[in-house]
Amino acid sequence: MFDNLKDKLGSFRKDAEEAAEENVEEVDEESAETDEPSETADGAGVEETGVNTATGVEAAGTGAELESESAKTPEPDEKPEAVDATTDIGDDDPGFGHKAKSLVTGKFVIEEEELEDSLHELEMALLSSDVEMSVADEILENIREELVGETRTFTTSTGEVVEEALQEAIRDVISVGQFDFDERVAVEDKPVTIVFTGVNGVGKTTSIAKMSRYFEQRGFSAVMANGDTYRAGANEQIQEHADALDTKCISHEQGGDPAAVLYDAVEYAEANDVDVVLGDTAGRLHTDEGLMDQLEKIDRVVGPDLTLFVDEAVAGQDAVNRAREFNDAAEIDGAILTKADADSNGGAAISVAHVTGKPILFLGVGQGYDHLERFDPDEMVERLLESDEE
Ligand SMILES: Nc1nc2c(ncn2[C@@H]2O[C@H](COP(=O)(O)OP(=O)(O)OP(=O)(O)O)[C@@H](O)[C@H]2O)c(=O)[nH]1
Repeated sequence: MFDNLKDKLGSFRKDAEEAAEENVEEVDEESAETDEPSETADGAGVEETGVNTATGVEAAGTGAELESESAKTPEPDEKPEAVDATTDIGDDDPGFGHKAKSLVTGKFVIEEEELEDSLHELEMALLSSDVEMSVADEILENIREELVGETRTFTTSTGEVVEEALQEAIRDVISVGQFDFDERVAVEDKPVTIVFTGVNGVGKTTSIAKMSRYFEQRGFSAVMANGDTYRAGANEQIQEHADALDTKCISHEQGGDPAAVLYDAVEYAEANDVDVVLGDTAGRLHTDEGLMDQLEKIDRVVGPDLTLFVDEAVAGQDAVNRAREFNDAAEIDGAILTKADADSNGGAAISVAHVTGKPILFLGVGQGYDHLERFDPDEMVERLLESDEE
């Protein structure tokens, strides 16, 4: 899953680490501690960074802030290790000598221009992985903020600094809007009505079946409702899943009113103490006004507790655009990205939450009923950055 993206992030990490390593600019700890304006090399570097990274308006302020932060950073408990490390390093090795000095001084600064090539490569890589342009920009901006001009204790290696920056930058864009889905369902009045929207063939019906299994495993009963009265064969398709899962399914004749089907399902749930109503809808495009009207009617008639947008991760940028359009047309509460198991790019997984402001809640990771994963931003970040551990 997401192998291309993993490789690209791995390359950036390596490039950025190398660039940072080669260009590490030592900060004289003594002068940092005095916090004097005469702290030329360090101060100038930081101030310059402030101009490049911030909007420019508060450049001087940012520089001053970083300066005083750098004066505060010395960690007494990290020094013995740093000083020890210098004792067995030969004086005649320039590389080691450089590091040794840094170890003694304990800090380094990474300048923006040293990272520009790597950042440019990363931007190209993200875009070619179908990451939305605005999301790629945000990731780069986050990395700059995290990395450039930072003064760190050298006991945190450049590798770790780069890795942390990358983690933070990605976590920031993919964790938008996250909420505790299980908790939300647990506290809502029953039945909880969940409506699934999205275009044809992306795995909506399969996701509803998976959700039924998901709820059953958490002690909630569910009823399915086929609001896709438009497509021939839709009743049979969802009924097959219902039979396989031993779940009740409510459906009407093809061509019937989808809102009426969902209304009946809610009534059934109320009469039978069923906890969750899972409502399928016809695959529609945002441009299809008739079908969008149906969604509005469903909204009016049953007032769903949650509307989940379903699309396939493999659709990449198309899925991102559709998520935005659906959210604009009929506000969604979250998304399910199916077929993540077949997606090597990961662009949709990275972009959907940031673009819609609504979280990705689940990933479909196969065709089986158990192939549904709760989307966890921390796990996702780990997964994306793990391949380059060697
Ligand atoms: N590999 C993989 N296949 C999936 C996943 N989710 C769904 N599929 C497959 O995608 C195909 C389409 O799924 P459906 O559930 O029929 O799609 P749909 O959106 O309901 O389609 P319509 O009913 O036409 O709107 C099926 O063959 C599913 O088995 C997934 O997470 N991974």
